[in-house]
Amino acid sequence: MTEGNFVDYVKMHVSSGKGGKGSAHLNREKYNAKGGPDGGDGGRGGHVIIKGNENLWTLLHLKFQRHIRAGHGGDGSSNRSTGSDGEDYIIEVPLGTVIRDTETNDILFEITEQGEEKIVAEGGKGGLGNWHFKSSTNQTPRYAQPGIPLEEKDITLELKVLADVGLVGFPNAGKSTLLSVMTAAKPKIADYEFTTLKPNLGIVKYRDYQTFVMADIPGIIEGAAEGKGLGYYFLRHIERNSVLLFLIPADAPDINKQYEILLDELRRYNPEMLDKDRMIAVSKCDMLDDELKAELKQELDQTLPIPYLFISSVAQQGITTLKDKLWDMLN
Ligand SMILES: Nc1nc2c(ncn2[C@@H]2O[C@H](COP(=O)(O)OP(=O)(O)OP(=O)(O)O)[C@@H](O)[C@H]2O)c(=O)[nH]1
Repeated sequence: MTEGNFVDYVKMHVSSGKGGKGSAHLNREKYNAKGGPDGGDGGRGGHVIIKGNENLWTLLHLKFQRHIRAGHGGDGSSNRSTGSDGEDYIIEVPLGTVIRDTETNDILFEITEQGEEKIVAEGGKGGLGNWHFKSSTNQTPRYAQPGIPLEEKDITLELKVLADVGLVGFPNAGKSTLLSVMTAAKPKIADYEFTTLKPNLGIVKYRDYQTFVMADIPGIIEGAAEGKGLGYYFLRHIERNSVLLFLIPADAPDINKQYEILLDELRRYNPEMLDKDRMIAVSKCDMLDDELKAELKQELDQTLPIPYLFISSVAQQGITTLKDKLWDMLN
């Protein structure tokens, strides 16, 4: 994963290959038993195919691919030889990519599995050569089928799973710092048409082989109008099995109250947000000595309605446990 702009939707024009023409060739060699019509079939036009790749996390690699064209089928020729099939064009996408018809906005399909392939523009069938049309009444048909024309359309690819874990917290809670210690790769997000707010997002590596995406969700708490727009745009994309991680600093005057305020903001913003699993990370706990921590723990055990844990990004405390807990909640 390289750094760069994060893109979660891309528009492009796709066209399949047209089918090759059937041949209307007539063999005129005198003593050839196979004389007569011997025109071969046209080859199939290439498909445009969308394929799931679990190692991709963004649509960035497609950002500048405005026109996709699969290869045309070759024409049939003499001696019943069939034209070659046009080359398929395979577009690889991250899992969770939704493909829409741009014109109608209808969802065509969604790619959810590694290696899954769906044809988005079907290659035209090749036309039949003239020998197929030989009959008792017409020994030398001069007719062969044309290939089926290509199919073209405008499509929009949209990445639905933008984050598995959404970070919620007031400014200064330590969201950026936590992201920076938890994540292995940080694709920068930019180029949003409607706002200058940039959500912070990272890929968390979990026990060598697993990964999940963690992102802060800007604009919910800040309340700026354009921020709300962006927040909505992102939240819309968060899958149902995702988790909300509330980040509240250990030195907050009343952790329980801060949690309630954040929760209320979310509720007013979009009640569906409350359907997600939630956990609290009490951040910056390096600021507490053991005694204070024990006191706070006793209090929180009694008051907080959801699971919580202490973390410190700076002192790297509780980070592995946090990953374990999040992973358990996600799976
Ligand atoms: N002591 C201590 N300070 C921390 C820790 N994590 C973050 N901070 C400090 O808290 C301040 C805010 O941290 P950020 O990570 O920028 O917080 P944020 O939530 O991303 O803030 P916004 O970008 O304003 O939303 C910074 O001065 C950090 O250095 C921590 O684990 N311990």
